[in-house]
Amino acid sequence: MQSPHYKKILLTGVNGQVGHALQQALAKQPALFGELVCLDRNKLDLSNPQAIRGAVQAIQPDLIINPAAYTAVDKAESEPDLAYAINAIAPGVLAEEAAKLGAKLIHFSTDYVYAGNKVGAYVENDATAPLSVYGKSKLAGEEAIRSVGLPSLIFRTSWVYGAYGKNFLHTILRLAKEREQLRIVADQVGAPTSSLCIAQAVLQVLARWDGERSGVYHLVNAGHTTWHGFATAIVDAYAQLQLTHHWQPLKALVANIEAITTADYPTPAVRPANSYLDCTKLSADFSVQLPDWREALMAEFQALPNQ
Ligand SMILES: NC(=O)C1=CN([C@@H]2O[C@H](COP(=O)(O)OP(=O)(O)OC[C@H]3O[C@@H](n4cnc5c(N)ncnc54)[C@H](OP(=O)(O)O)[C@@H]3O)[C@@H](O)[C@H]2O)C=CC1
Ligand SMILES: Cc1cn([C@H]2C[C@H](O)[C@@H](COP(=O)(O)OP(=O)(O)O[C@H]3O[C@@H](C)C(=O)[C@@H](O)[C@H]3O)O2)c(=O)[nH]c1=O
Ligand SMILES: [Mg+2]
Repeated sequence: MQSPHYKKILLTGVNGQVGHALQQALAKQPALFGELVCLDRNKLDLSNPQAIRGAVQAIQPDLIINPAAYTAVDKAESEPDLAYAINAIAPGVLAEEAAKLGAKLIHFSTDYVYAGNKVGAYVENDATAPLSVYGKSKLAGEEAIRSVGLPSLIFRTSWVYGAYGKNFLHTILRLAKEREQLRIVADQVGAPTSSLCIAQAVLQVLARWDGERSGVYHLVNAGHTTWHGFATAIVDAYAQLQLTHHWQPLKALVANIEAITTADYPTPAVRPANSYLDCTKLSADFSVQLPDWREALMAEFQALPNQ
């Protein structure tokens, strides 16, 4: 039998969208990825650096995958210390402890590290200029990992959703069941990215990564839209599947999803107007390509529980 690429993987954030999808995907391939140690918030509080050091030293992984994060974008504006502890300090501590063991690190970051005023898609070496506490804390996490200098990959993804977890897909379905009219911003552009697609792509990269290449990679579903376009596609997909699946009908019709501007929908955190990410580097270095976001949305719909 082929020996596994990694003997022991430490995976954080397993109750989150990406952590859950990675746990499921890794568990299906023990011959390739070896032993998997999953930590949730109860087993390891990432706001406690000493606890992180203790856990890594006790587990002795040869790969750490860290999808755990503080992801409440608006709340982060009033909880910057907690957002920084989890998004900036913890990744640095994980990187230091991994480096001591000669282990590698996989980490996740966000499109919200960009200011969003570029015309066209962002590439990895475009200037970062986050507009929110969340975006700033995630950028600080990237920088903390870079300064340790271990073999590491940082995947910047965007607009993550899926059948599992708390996300825009579930928010829109809930609102569309409650109300006839939705109002959704149509002047913020990005790529909705399925957590199942992220997990699949990360596993493909892991099987091909020898640790020589380190750095930032964009990793998002192909194509782009606005939040309004995404909400419309969600309601449209639901309407298509509703009859055959015997799901409860929605109150909101596609025609009743109003396109509004960011100014019409004030929020504590400022979000980028354009954060559509170009994934050419991922495809060139690892031959990994994610499907179009509309195709991915249909696959996540197939995984939805009864509605
Ligand atoms: N969600 C999105 O739209 C996007 C996410 N990303 C990035 O992708 C990665 C994965 O995000 P995603 O899976 O969607 O995030 P989720 O919010 O779904 O999951 C985050 C996980 O982190 C855990 N966590 C939070 N605080 C702590 C803590 N103090 N100690 C231990 N665990 C903690 C949460 O635990 P609990 O379940 O207990 O709350 C949760 O399970 C993150 O790095 C995120 O920044 C990038 C772009 C878009
Ligand atoms: C619910 C709702 C949202 N919106 C807008 C607000 C916002 O601009 C946009 C999306 O709202 P959300 O709060 O779900 O999105 P937000 O929490 O900003 O999502 C972000 O999360 C972090 C973790 C990331 O890293 C980003 O890539 C991105 O996915 O839709 C409406 O216009 N109408 C509505 O009814
Ligand atoms: Mg949110």
